[in-house]
Amino acid sequence: MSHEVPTPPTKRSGKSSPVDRQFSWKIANSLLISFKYAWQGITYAFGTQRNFRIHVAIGSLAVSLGVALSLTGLELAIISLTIGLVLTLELLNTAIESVVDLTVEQTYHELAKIAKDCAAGAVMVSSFAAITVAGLLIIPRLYGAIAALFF
Ligand SMILES: Nc1ncnc2c1ncn2[C@@H]1O[C@H](COP(=O)(O)OP(=O)(O)OP(=O)(O)O)[C@@H](O)[C@H]1O
Repeated sequence: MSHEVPTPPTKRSGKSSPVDRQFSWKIANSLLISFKYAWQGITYAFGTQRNFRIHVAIGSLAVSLGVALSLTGLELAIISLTIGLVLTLELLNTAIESVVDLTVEQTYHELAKIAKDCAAGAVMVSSFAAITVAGLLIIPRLYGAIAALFF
């Protein structure tokens, strides 16, 4: 797959960075521009990573269920934190995959395999933790709500 590579800016504009990152193609000079690039990363992951979309959907469902079942603020905060952890690790997994592909391109390398497998493993561990937390907090309330409907 070919990617169109944008032309680098001829001259860096704005304030200089406290650390001269000479190998950086471009440095975001303002908070707003940093947010813009961060958002581009999130939309890239959402558009290209099926697992990221699945986690966003499950996370939204868990929070909605939590609100509907009147979970306490602390319980909702714990669920939100675990979902945030999964999504954060998904983004890091995508970043690591990109750096590995950039480094080794389409060649097999045992270290590339380790990097990608460990990054994917980190997502899996956090997903299991999120399922456990959501299950412990939501399922008893859901069971109680369903039971109250019939008995
Ligand atoms: N260059 C490589 N050298 C060795 N093994 C590789 C290489 N690229 C990918 N792999 C192996 O293939 C697996 C899948 O790699 P890929 O880049 O497709 O990740 P992915 O399927 O997008 O992962 P995820 O589902 O976590 O996003 C990796 O976990 C790794 O075991």
